[in-house]
Amino acid sequence: MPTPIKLSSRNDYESFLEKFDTFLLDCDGVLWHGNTLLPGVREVLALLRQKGKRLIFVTNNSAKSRASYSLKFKKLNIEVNENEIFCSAYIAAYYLKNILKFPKEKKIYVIGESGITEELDLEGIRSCGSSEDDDGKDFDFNDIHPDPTVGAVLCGLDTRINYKKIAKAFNYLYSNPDCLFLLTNDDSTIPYNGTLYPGTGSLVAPLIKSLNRNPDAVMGKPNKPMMDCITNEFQLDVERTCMIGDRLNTDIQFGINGKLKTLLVLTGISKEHDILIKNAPIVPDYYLPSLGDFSELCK
Ligand SMILES: O=C(O)[C@H](O)[C@H](O)COP(=O)(O)O
Ligand SMILES: [Mg+2]
Repeated sequence: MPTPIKLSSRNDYESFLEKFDTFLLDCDGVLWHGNTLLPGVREVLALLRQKGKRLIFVTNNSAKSRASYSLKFKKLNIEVNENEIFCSAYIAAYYLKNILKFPKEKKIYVIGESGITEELDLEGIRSCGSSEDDDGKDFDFNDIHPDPTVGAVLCGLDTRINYKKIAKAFNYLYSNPDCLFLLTNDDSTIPYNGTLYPGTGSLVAPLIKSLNRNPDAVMGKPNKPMMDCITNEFQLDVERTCMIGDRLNTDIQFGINGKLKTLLVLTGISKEHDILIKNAPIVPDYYLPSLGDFSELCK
């Protein structure tokens, strides 16, 4: 496994940027933690635009739709076109519509937030669950009345997860083996405020355990649906495209799977020792402390 190259000087930054025309940029842990932009990120994105680089934003976070993400960028004073954003909720709707050809008469039971239901609505795919099951009432097993038209369960980040949602999803999947079990992503943790919290992959662990069944498909990085959706909309020259991420087993693996070059930043999940230890399983081509470090070129 080659040794990752640490970028640490102005010359390093300049020669690195000259190698690529397109950057796939992860969001949580690279651009921001929640709604807080990481230092220097706004300047670096503006610099990349000035240099004529193509930017594609690739997030496993399914809480927001493409439209909501472009609004988030706008509120952070960063101009991003909706068609530059590939969030896992959009990938899920794209995959159900175009790859699975999910039947019109069927419905999706959703554990997740508005990002998923908005993107499904845009593709004309009917859904139930999500905030309908947020209620704080005491759970009653007699409250479970399965909708016979549900043909798939789709799970994403849900900060209002509860027993009722897990019980309903379990019931759909347990009572009908043909019911599809789909995840927007399976990140174990999410970086926030300089620490970590449980991610989508950890929220669905009770379902996987109780069903003794793994998901039929996972949409987000490092998996194929995310890359298929991007390459369906953008022609990528893999030699001149770099994936920039904070998580080795999603972002960097995604770049490796796509035969892209990869840059790890240390402002999110993965740390320097994760790539410098002997026989590290996943190693980026390059790494640096933070995306904001490139703002050295703005001075
Ligand atoms: O659990 C999650 O949903 C993920 O940790 C999180 O949202 C990852 O987002 P990304 O780093 O792909 O932008
Ligand atoms: Mg990330």
